[in-house]
Amino acid sequence: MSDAFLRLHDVTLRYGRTIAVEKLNLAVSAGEFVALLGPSGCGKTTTMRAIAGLLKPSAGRIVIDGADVTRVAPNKRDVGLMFQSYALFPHLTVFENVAFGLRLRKLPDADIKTRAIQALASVGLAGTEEKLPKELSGGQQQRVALARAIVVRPRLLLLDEPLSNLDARLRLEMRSEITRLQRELNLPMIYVTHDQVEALALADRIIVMRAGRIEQDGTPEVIYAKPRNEFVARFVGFETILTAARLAAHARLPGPAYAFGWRPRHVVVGTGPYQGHVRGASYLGETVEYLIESEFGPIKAEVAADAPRHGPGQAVAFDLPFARAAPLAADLPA
Ligand SMILES: Nc1ncnc2c1ncn2[C@@H]1O[C@H](COP(=O)(O)OP(=O)(O)OP(=O)(O)O)[C@@H](O)[C@H]1O
Repeated sequence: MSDAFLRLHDVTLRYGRTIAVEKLNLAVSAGEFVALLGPSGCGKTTTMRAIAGLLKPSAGRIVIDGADVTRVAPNKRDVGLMFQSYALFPHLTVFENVAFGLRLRKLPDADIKTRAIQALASVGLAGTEEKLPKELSGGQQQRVALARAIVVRPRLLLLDEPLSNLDARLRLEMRSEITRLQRELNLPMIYVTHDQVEALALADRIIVMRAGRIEQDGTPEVIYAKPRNEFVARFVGFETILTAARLAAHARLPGPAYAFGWRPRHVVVGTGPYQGHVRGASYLGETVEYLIESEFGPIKAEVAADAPRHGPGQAVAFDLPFARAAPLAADLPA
C-alpha cells in the first residue's frame, strides 16, 4: 500500500492528558471509500479532526498524496468536511452556503456561480439557490452540506456521521446519493459511523475502532462474516459468544479458537443437543426472535416465522452449529 493517497503513521492524539487515539496507522487509496466504525468515544471524530488539520497530533505523521501535512493548516490541505455538527449558516441562502468556501478562496464571482450551481445540481438541488436552509427538509439540508463540502474540489472527503439526524427513509436516499457521488467524483472518502449497516452498505473497506485503536480492517464481507475477535463480532451482530473452554465440555470443537460466535439466525431452534426454556418470543413478520434461557446463559435465536412456534416457558431443544460459527480471537484489553 505504498501508493496510498492518505497515510497516518503512528498517530497519537490527545486532549490534555487524555489519549484519545494511540499510534494509529491507516492508509486510504485513491478513490477508496473507507468507513470508520466503532462505539461512541472510540476516537473516530478525533481521527477525522486530525486528518482535517483541526487537531495536531502529539506524535506521528499524516501524509496526503506524498506530502507530509502534519503541520499544514486545515485550509491548505484540500480536505472536504461534512461533519454532523457543522450546521448550515441559517441566515445565508443555499447558494451562499455552498459558495462560502469559494469566497474564502477569493475565486472570481463568475467561477463561484458556475461551481456552486453545479455542486447543487450534482446533489439534486438545482433551483433551490435562493432558499434559506429552514425552507428545506432535513435531507435537503444535508445535501446542501454535501454540496458545500464537494464544491471546493477537495482531494479527500471526510464525512462524520452525516446522516445521523435523518429519518430512516431519508437516510436510505442519502446513502445512495453518497455512493453515487463517490463513484462520480472518484474521491477517496472516509465515513464515520457507529451504524454497522451504514458501513456495510457504503464502504469498500471497514475499519473497526475501539478505545483509540484499530480492532480490524477489512472488506465489508470479511468484517461481517469473519470478525476477528469478540469485540468486533458483538459489534456486527454476533449475539451468542461462548469461549472454547466453556464449549469443550459439551461439544467437539472444530479447531483452535479462543471463542465461537453465532448470529441469532445461525442458532437452530426445535432440535439439537442442548436444552433450554423460551423466555421470550417476538414475532417480527418474516421471522420470530426467541430468547432462550440455557446452561450457556441467554441465547438469542431468530428463525423463520413459518417454522413450528414455541411459547414462553416451553422447554425447547436448540443447536449452535459449528458450521455457521465464527471462530474468534480473544479481545485485547481496552
Ligand atoms: N474536546 C475534548 N476534550 C477532552 N476529551 C475529549 C474531547 N473530545 C473527545 N474527547 C475524548 O476522546 C475520546 C475519543 O472521542 P471521539 O469524539 O473521537 O469519539 P467518537 O468515536 O467520535 O465518538 P462519538 O461516536 O460519540 O462521536 C473519548 O474518550 C472522548 O471522551
